[in-house]
Amino acid sequence: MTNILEIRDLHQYFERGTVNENHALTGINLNLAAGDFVSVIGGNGAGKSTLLNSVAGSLPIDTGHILINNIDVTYQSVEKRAKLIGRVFQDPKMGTAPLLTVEENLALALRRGEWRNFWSSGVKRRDRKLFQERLATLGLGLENRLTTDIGLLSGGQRQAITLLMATLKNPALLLLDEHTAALDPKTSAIVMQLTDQLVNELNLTTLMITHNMADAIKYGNRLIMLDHGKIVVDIAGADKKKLSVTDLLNMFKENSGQEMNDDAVLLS
Ligand SMILES: Nc1ncnc2c1ncn2[C@@H]1O[C@H](COP(=O)(O)OP(=O)(O)OP(=O)(O)O)[C@@H](O)[C@H]1O
Repeated sequence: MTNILEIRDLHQYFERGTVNENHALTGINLNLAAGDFVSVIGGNGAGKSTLLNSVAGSLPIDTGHILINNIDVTYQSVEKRAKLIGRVFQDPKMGTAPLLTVEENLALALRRGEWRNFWSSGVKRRDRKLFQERLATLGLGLENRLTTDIGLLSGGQRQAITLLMATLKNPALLLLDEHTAALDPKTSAIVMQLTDQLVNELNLTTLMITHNMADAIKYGNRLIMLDHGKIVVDIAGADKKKLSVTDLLNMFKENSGQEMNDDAVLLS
């Protein structure tokens, strides 16, 4: 089976060569097959964001290789990789332009953020139909709000649209960076459901960082746990479905010799 994402012996350092040197990723090897939906968990500072930033290209690679669809993207810019990647961040304000309407934001996503093409062609009637159809699948009534400025929508509505924008062009890889963490529990649950629906409908290969252990177990077919820049647990299929939050916390303790220092878990 071909891999959609292949990470080979990835090391990342911060402040390398100084007294503050931090070896944040210490040789990550990870292969994702088509349609793999992987939850990424780990304590504070384990290296989860560094991993996603390395894959997205927002952090240059120190050593190792990253391949997407068998293309070596290790030295490609964020912009070049963006053709292959959809990404949603924690902050619903990131990823959408607040002064543009819902349909204008979606039109930008359709043109992959190319403003030049956007200004020259605007929102076409054909595209509007597509946006209405896709928005209707969210079940939030947003298909009737095409001409509302996105800045006027709630955080949850906005995050649902960001998710739609990130997946509009069927990216090879979807990166979700704690994308429900800033939402209240009820809205977070709705956005997680929508995520699952979109990932399954479009068979998207997905890496999702979450601090919510229950979501990490419930969603996706595979779960990896990071600790001190290493993958210490990689569990899939039926074994993953059987997990409980207590199992995860115990696994963390077994692997790291410590209790999980995750603020979100400790505060929940
Ligand atoms: N820009 C940076 N400069 C220096 N050190 C950094 C930088 N970004 C991350 N680090 C360090 O790298 C390590 C991994 O950080 P990272 O943000 O990837 O962890 P994380 O698992 O995403 O944590 P959290 O769950 O707290 O967001 C930590 O020790 C962190 O302090």
